[in-house]
Amino acid sequence: MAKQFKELEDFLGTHFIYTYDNGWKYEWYAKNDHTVDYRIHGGMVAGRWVRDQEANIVKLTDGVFKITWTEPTGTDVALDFVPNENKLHGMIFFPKWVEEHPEITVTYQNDHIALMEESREKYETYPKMLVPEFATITYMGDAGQNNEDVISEAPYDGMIEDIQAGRYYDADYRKIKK
Ligand SMILES: C=Cc1ccc(O)cc1
Repeated sequence: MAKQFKELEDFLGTHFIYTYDNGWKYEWYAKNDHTVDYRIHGGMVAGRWVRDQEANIVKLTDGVFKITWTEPTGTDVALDFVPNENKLHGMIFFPKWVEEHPEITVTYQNDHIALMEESREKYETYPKMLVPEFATITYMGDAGQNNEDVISEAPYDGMIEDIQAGRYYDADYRKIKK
């Protein structure tokens, strides 16, 4: 039987892959009670990946978790996970500049924080581009908290398939070296 989520402790340390109804594909990891990592495989900013993003993470009710954060780009995100039903709702609030220059954000953001902060001042913020979408969770992995191997390299074509087929992490959820 699939894992049942109830408390925040059940949720923290979980690694998810999901597809939004608009086709955008994301990979996201609840690293600990105030930190998230993610990788974007499809959509407007496919190729972007981020580690150690500070976030607010709460349990709303049994098995329902809300995560919110604001990024160095000025993008705000609110995710509501219902993992027992393999679904979530995401709301992304992109500043106008990310919609106009997505390529600036398609990188390993941690190495380019100053560029993100400069860009959010240099370009327009408004009107924001709002993306409210449900998503279907296609993969859940019990990675444990603070596992630096979960999101540790750029997304590549076939990565989702490697993860889902069990070719990417070993039994201890460490990345299998290629
Ligand atoms: C902009 C980041 C972001 C990360 C995960 C997600 O599901 C939506 C947006």
